[in-house]
Amino acid sequence: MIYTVTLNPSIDYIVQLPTVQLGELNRMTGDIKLPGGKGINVSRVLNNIGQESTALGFIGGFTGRFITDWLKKEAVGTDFVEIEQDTRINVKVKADIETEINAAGPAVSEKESEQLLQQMDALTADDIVVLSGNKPPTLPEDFYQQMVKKISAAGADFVIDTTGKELMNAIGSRPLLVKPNHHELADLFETTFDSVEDIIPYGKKLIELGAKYAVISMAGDGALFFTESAAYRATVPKGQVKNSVGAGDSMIAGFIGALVSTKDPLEAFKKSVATGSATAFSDDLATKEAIEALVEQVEIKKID
Ligand SMILES: Nc1ncnc2c1ncn2[C@@H]1O[C@H](COP(=O)(O)OP(=O)(O)OP(=O)(O)O)[C@@H](O)[C@H]1O
Ligand SMILES: O=P(O)(O)OC[C@@]1(O)O[C@H](CO)[C@@H](O)[C@@H]1O
Repeated sequence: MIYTVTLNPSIDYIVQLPTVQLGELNRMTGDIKLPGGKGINVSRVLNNIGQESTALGFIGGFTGRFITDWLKKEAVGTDFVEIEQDTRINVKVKADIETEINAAGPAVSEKESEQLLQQMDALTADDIVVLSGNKPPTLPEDFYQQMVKKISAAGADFVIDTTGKELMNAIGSRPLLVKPNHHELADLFETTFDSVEDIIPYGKKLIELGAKYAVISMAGDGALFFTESAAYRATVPKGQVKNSVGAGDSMIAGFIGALVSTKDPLEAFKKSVATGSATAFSDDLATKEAIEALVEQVEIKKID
């Protein structure tokens, strides 16, 4: 079974307006409410491509109910730990420039966090766990490490999509996949990149440190893929970006979905890029049809 873990889900409140006048009353021209949080996005895209998964994490209050109702309607499997406080609302402003305002999230009690850790004890070597996103502030600093320890003890595979110290601490435990974007990769190694050539040694470093596969996304500039023996660059399909929220999560879903069904990592990378773009070109997340319409536009070249 594929499990996704979203420690800090959200309602993504996407608001559209031509420009934002700071200090003035602004009126929206449109708005959309979507279930959000990185792991939940991964589960929704997996569902769209016909791959079963169970979404885990902390959910609470009226905002939490919005998410669980939505996922139930889409027949996405869930086994959330119910918490006392309300799930957060993240605001995504789509004006002439895009601005995201993410909330810190609810307090999670020790008892609630223990319940999630116990779920990790039931994993088996056939499972893949996707750990994604920021953690609510009350969880211990090493909460991801605690989960990774249990996942590894069960012999299950894991994917980790977080940043900074949390990513660095997990990478030695041999994740199946890491997918930082090029900014996150630069931050991770406290450096800056001026060209794709600058990125390559750092992609290789992710593999040396323990990742089996690493995808580095570069938004409209393509993506890089690193394995133990090679590096590849993909072009991204051409299209109009409508809403890039969840594009990175969609890449993870596309990769894992294709890897599980084809066992071919390069095919998985190709699907990953098409899935990211299919989300970027939609208001909501990628559908199977949208991915299939784009996949042949993705060209992959071996670069190392
Ligand atoms: N302008 C674009 N044209 C085509 N595809 C795009 C564009 N921007 C993003 N994408 C698709 O989305 C993928 C992920 O983009 P990005 O590098 O911004 O990841 P991310 O920062 O993790 O995304 P996010 O945080 O917005 O979910 C890209 O690899 C590509 O497939
Ligand atoms: O605050 P985090 O957990 O880092 O990111 C949360 C979030 O921005 O990520 C998703 C897109 O990747 C959105 O659905 C959600 O609002």
